[in-house]
Amino acid sequence: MNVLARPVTSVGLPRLLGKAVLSTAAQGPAGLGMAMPPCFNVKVAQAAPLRVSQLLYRPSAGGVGEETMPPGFKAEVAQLDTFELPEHATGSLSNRRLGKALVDAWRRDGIIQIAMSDTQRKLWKDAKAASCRFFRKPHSEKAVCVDSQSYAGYIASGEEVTDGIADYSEIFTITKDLDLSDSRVRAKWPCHGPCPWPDIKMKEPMVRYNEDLGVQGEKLLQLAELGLGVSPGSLTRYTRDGWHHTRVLRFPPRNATNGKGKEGRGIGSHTDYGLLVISTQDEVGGLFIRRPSYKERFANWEKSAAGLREDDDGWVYIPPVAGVHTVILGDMMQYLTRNYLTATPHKVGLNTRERFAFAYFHEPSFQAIVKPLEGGYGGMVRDSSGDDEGIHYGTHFTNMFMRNYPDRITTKRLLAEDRYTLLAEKELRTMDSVPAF
Ligand SMILES: O=C(O)CCC(=O)C(=O)O
Ligand SMILES: [Fe+2]
Repeated sequence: MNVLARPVTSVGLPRLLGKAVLSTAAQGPAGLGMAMPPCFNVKVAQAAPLRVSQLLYRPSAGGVGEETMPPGFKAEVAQLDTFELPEHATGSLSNRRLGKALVDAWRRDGIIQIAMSDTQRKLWKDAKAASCRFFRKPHSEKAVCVDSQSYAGYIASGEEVTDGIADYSEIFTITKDLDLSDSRVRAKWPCHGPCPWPDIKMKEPMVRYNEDLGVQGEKLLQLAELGLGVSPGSLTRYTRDGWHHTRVLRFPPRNATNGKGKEGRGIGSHTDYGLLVISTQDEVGGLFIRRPSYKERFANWEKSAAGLREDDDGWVYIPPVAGVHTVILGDMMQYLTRNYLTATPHKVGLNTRERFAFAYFHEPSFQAIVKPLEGGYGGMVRDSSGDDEGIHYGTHFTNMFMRNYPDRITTKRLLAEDRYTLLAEKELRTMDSVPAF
């Protein structure tokens, strides 16, 4: 069988051996000469060039990219669809098809890849260089990058806790960078405060990188609205002044952690909190996800999904592909769609080399009360009954960060100053005061 004889599109990708045929075959990077139908925005994963025959006849155990899987893990190796986002999301037929293809891919695989433009590759390169420079600094210089009001800043290897167990990733978290004069900071709103940047060399590339992902995040939400068949604005109404944040991550090589004699781990199994997680990883490898499954229903906002199926079978390894961001879904997307789309459980293993990655979280406003969508395809949503009290995103975020960083100065101050009770105040639960832009 020759795959080249077969038109490959992003919608209804031919699936062989139970997997989507990568768009590699569609674009034909090696000049395979296959024209893609104009309305299908599928692009090829740039790195790890795959021979078509490898895709067709890949044995069920193992796959392309397996060589980068951290030692000690056994998992299926994903071969994912890569999508190219349009300049602007409109309601055009091609955008609607793309939106549907994204939703289908999330429902099937739990994760998608989106191609980076040349500009985005440069943004990632600069931001990654800044992150490497920062993590190379002596511990004493990094450790002072902490703020007692926000959760932004440095998290040392071993400081983060997932399901009661230390993670050995080293992190710089970027939350909304608010001046001390900001009224929300002065009013002591939980998690609101400045970002303790080490220097301008770190700040500038990170801000540029995040601004770009803010644009991509909005576009993805608009396409998801089209793909879900809900009215425009159903998702983006929540992201006005969204509580977007980023985790800049360094994973030490295994056996080089302070795991007190044990090997230590990267990040334990978890789901993230908001709408979308747009990630970028270097060439080392370490990310695993679980596919959506009815049998594994969970609701992280009700009962912690941390540690979920950590040691079970059924994990899927996401090998690094140069020139792509991956996008998984968070808790709020699951709640909004009443499980039609589900938050993607994931974990990170430590590899033989250090690994750098970024996770950008595209979130509702801190003040938003998220409610299930009305309308939509696929029996996703029952008629509006008005009985859903909704989830206050700011409370969910605060709960998650307090749980992950029980000993951090920010958690201690939050509790000592009784800031948590403010989350019940009307002002923190309305978008009326949220600026238009
Ligand atoms: O390292 C990665 O690829 C993912 C990191 C992650 O899951 C997180 O920061 O929440
Ligand atoms: Fe995560």
